[in-house]
This record gives sequence, structure tokens and C-alpha cells, in this order.
Amino acid sequence: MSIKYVASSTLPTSWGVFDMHGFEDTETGKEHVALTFGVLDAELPTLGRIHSECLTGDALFSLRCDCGFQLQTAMQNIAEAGQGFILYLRQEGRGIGLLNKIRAYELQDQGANTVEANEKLGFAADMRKYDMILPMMEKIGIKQVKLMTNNPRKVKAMQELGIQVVERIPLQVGKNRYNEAYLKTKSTELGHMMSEHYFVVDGES
Ligand SMILES: Nc1nc2c(ncn2[C@@H]2O[C@H](COP(=O)(O)OP(=O)(O)OP(=O)(O)O)[C@@H](O)[C@H]2O)c(=O)[nH]1
Ligand SMILES: [Zn+2]
Repeated sequence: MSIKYVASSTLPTSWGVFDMHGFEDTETGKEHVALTFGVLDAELPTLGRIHSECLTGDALFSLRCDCGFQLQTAMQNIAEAGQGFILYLRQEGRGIGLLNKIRAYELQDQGANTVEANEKLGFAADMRKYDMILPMMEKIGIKQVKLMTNNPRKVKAMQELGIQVVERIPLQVGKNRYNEAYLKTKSTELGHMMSEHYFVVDGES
């Protein structure tokens, strides 16, 4: 893994003006982005999110997953807190890539769940790696994190890299009738921590 810092600029958004830092993985050619907001202090826990690319959810408004909602809520929470960071990692489709994710969606349209679909295509349920995080965090100057995620494996991966996750903040947003079964599979088969009430059918809550 060889992560090279390339350039920084401002990124004005609906929630405020972030700073954007571009990185290149020179082995894979993948381009990753870190967003930071406010003045960050390496000696203090910083609110943050490690977000895996989801073109369909983040950019195309898909209701099949919760990614876009999580990204927007994370940006809003950071802007409200006055400081924080997002690492936007280009590992689309839990690491299988966009076209394979569309293949997996095709299988899900025929009845497979998100894990079964990956397996039918010959992939593990989750192929993501997180080692690019460390050089990116070092560059933006963060050692301690209050991490917005429902995924305990993400917390463990960061801790194994030597990053202190001082708090896990649940990010349960965007449930709808198209992603309810998907969210449930994430909870039962991929270990995501989601509270029971999150699965109450709309209208019952
Ligand atoms: N292969 C595959 N990838 C998916 C599917 N739905 C979403 N993704 C990808 O899953 C990744 C997001 O992972 P999630 O499991 O939703 O969330 P997480 O990052 O593990 O955990 P959180 O921090 O709680 O969001 C993105 O890369 C999406 O493109 C799917 O049905 N199949
Ligand atoms: Zn998604």
C-alpha cells in the first residue's frame, strides 16, 4: 500500500465549507479523498466518518441502501459540531466495484440477499480493506476519533491500525421500504449494530 498525498482545495457544500484533500494509491491507481472541517487538534477526539464509495446511493439518490443518507447526515453533524473529517474511500460495492455491484443488484432483484448475491458472484460478503486510512489520517493530523458508523468491523479495523476510536456514534438514517430488507441483512449477517426500533415498519413507530 502506497498512499501519496496530491493536493488540497476548499469544497463549499450545502452544510458549510469543507477542505478537500486528494490522495492516490500508487499501487491500485485508486483516488481517495479526505474532507476536513474546522481546525483539527491531533490531541483531541475528532468526530469523523470512514465512508465507502456508493455511486448509486451517494450520487444517484438510490433508496436501495442507506449510504447517501449516512454521508449527508455525517456532513451535517460535522458542520454543526464545527469540526470533523470524512474519509471517502473508493471501494465501491464493498470492494467488488460498480459493475459487479450492479450484477449483485440483479441477483437481489431475483430474490438473493446482499450477502448471497456477492457469494453467487464468487466474492466474499465484504472485500474492503482499510489500511489506506492510516497515511490519510496522519496527513490530516488525527489520532483519536469519535466514529459515526454502525459497523463494528470498521471500528476493529481502525483499532488494529493503531487509531484510537474513543466513541462509536450510531448512524441510523435513511430506512425506507426499498432498503429495509437490506438493512436487516446487514444487521443479522454482517454484524452491523442497529437498534430494534430501526426495523419497525413505517407507521408502527
Ligand atoms: N456488493 C454490494 N455492495 C453494496 C450493496 N449495497 C451497498 N453496497 C456497498 O456497501 C458499501 C457501504 O457499506 P455498508 O455495509 O452499507 O456500510 P458500512 O460502511 O459497512 O457501515 P456504516 O459505517 O455503518 O455505514 C458501499 O461501498 C456500497 O457501495 C450491495 O447490495 N452489494
Ligand atoms: Zn449504498
